[in-house]
Amino acid sequence: MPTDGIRPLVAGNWKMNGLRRSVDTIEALKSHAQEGVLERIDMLVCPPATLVALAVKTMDTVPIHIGGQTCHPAENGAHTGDIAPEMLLDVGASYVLTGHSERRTDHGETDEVVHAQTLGAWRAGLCAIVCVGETKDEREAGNEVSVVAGQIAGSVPDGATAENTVVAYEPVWAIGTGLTPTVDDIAAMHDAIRAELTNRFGDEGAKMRILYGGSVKPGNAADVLAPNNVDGALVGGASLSASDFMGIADAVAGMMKAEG
Ligand SMILES: O=C[C@H](O)COP(=O)(O)O
Repeated sequence: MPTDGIRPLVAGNWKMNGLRRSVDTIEALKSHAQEGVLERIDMLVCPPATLVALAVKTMDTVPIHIGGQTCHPAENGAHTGDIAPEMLLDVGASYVLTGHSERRTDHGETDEVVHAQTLGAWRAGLCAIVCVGETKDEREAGNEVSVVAGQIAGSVPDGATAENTVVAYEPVWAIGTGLTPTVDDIAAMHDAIRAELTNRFGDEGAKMRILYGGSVKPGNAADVLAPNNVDGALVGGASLSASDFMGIADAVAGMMKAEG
């Protein structure tokens, strides 16, 4: 349930999926979104880097945001294969994910790297969605809250505001598995993250959006997003289908409607 006064965000991360024809999905999102959902929530699609410019062009008449999935900390330079935050901004992106667990695992991105990427995103004028989350072993050992608190301390730089930063809690073991934490576990983690953010960033931390990610589907969205301090979702697999992604967005918008 989105925190009072916070505008929810439903974000889709396409990961390494999508060819130019995937613009059909964006066209479908566009037409559904025009029916009113954007009056209550923000929406974001993070396609692969090859499609960011095309996605921005396709969304040009509808304010669904487009973002990148990662960025290099630097503005330019000899970093073959990398993408600077300024390059994402240049083609019309407004957000970028930093510290997704797949980047942490596949590319060895540490909290220190994620911290630098997040500063780079801010320098370019992008909002960073900083991803954190524990592994199965860490949860089974009962260390999930301290692991996530440590990731936030190491990955989110001083100067974070509700405008330039979103935190996404994604338990690694829930990503792409169909498994989700219990509603009580989600509530406990999001409360703990809110406390960390408020303690460190004051009012800005109290207003910062905290997303849940990990096997969110239209059928479970209302349940997993129900706890306090869940201000939206970061959706992987289900964001590849326009109807599934809109089902999740509709569920979040419906919560706002129900709240009045
Ligand atoms: O960035 C998105 C997350 O990794 C969640 O992925 P999923 O919805 O496929 O579990």
